Amino acid sequence: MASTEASKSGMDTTNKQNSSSQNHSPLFKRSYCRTMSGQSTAGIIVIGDEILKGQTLDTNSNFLCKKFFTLGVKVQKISVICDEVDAIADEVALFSEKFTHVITSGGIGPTHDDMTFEGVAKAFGLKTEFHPELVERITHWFHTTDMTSPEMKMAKIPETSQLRFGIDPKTNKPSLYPLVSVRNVYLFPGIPNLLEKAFIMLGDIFQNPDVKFHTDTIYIDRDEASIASIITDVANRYKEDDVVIGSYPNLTNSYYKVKITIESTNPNKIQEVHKEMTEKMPEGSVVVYDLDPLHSAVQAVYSFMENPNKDDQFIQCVQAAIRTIETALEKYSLTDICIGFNGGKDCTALLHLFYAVVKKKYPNLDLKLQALYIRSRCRFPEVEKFVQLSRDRYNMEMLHYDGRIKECLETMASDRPNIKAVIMGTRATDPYSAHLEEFSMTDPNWPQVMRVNPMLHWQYSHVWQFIRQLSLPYCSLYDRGYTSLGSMDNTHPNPLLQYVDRRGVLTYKPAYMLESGEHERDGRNT
Ligand SMILES: Cc1cc2nc3c(=O)[nH]c(=O)nc-3n(C[C@H](O)[C@H](O)[C@H](O)COP(=O)(O)O)c2cc1C
Ligand SMILES: Nc1ncnc2c1ncn2[C@@H]1O[C@H](COP(=O)(O)OP(=O)(O)OP(=O)(O)O)[C@@H](O)[C@H]1O
Ligand SMILES: [Co+2]
Ligand SMILES: [K+]
Ligand SMILES: [Mg+2]
Repeated sequence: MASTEASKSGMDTTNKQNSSSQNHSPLFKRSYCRTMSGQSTAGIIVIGDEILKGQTLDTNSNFLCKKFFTLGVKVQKISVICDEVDAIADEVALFSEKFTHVITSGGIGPTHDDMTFEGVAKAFGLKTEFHPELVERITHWFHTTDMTSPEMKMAKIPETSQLRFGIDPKTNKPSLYPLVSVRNVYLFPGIPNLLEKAFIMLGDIFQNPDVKFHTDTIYIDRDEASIASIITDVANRYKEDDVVIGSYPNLTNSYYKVKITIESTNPNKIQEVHKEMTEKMPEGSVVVYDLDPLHSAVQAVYSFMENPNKDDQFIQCVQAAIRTIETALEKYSLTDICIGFNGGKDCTALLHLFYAVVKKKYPNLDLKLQALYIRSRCRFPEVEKFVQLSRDRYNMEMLHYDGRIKECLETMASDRPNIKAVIMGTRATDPYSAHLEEFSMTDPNWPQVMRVNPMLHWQYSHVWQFIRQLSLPYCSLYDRGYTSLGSMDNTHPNPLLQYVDRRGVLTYKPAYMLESGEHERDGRNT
């Protein structure tokens, strides 16, 4: 898990406070993160008992780190402290010496436990005093001139403070409330919405014009330990070169085991390191992985349409599916269609196709895709979790029903009479499905709805080829040897994927490695 980004390289930061603080202990001068030349730094102090008690999850520091990264500023430390004047004063004094910019989050409200103004004042040996401009604004907003009122407490700030009014990018008007700063310390509100708004309005003041970080990522399908020496070798070779390399193992991703990041202010160096790193990796270990397949969905899906290869069965199947979905969207309005989505592999591929076709036809659509999910009594928690993640990822409206499929369809027919068609991931090789066509009404003794089957002639292998080629997230059970999912009481991993690993433990290969699609349901009792 070693990474050079945390190495004690001893390089000096360009922090102006640092270089001018001769009369401080060596502690203040040492920099513990590797910084690149010309770089400015930041430290974040999150203030609040509620965070230390675990009652509130701090998201502000993560927001700030992302923003600073794009501004070319290296965040070197995040500290979470309690609502106490001395704790705030000590930390602010320390951070102010060490970093170019210091952000505090929280503790600037009207109640007794808000004491960031006092703490920051104390850090610099300053008093707090009423700032006339703030007093005026607070008088105006809260209709009070009472200098002892809780609201007025928010106008009592460290002497020498600066007020900054940002420009609201939406209205192009100056913000109503200012950001208070003292020296290099900026006092942000703790409420995430307000902090984010204030930062977006004022973030430019932190922009480091000399530095732009460039990043690149390489994904490797090998255990980290087996490639650690390669990473270390390359990192060492470029240590003096303004390049920072990180290595991050991932135990659950279906596509890679280690993510290697390369950062530099020099894009050419990144290319050089990328080339060297990939060349040194074991053959076949570098994976092409798209972290955000939804972003490129339309382009990736419709590139299949441009492929003229008439002999490639897979390409033909994908093209047919796209055409069937397009036809469905001509026959039915989007509000009358839902996708049958139960977290299985077939509907996972289908959902992405459906999303891309809809997005292509209606690029600026606000409407949510509708999905039907009928939950069995004995459902896998992994499936449930995946369905929820998919709902959020694809921004779907889920129509949930619990119970038997036929009865639930009856309920849906009365609840949602508008739904006239369900797009399904059924394939001709599924039980009782050989007779189906792309458009088949449900059987006569079933609630009547049009079944749309875009993937009817796909083979088992095509489903995985599509999912994996596009880096689509899929239910984790498939990586544990399940090849088709029913419910927990009738579904097991596929025996054909079984093997005994090096430690003698019975294990299953992932579903995409099953070669004979006709054995897809060998792990199922029904
Ligand atoms: C929207 C929808 C419509 C269905 N219509 C029919 C039908 O008309 N006739 C039928 O026998 N089964 C129908 N089914 C049931 C499916 O054929 C199948 O049994 C079910 O999806 C379970 O599949 P599995 O055994 O592969 O898990 C329907 C299922 C859904 C979700
Ligand atoms: N409980 C359900 N709720 C909603 N739609 C369903 C449900 N069961 C099946 N479907 C629809 O029927 C299709 C075929 O079901 P099937 O179980 O074969 O595929 P899958 O679940 O997507 O994948 P797998 O074959 O790996 O289980 C699904 O893709 C989905 O569109
Ligand atoms: Co299936
Ligand atoms: K690491
Ligand atoms: Mg299934």
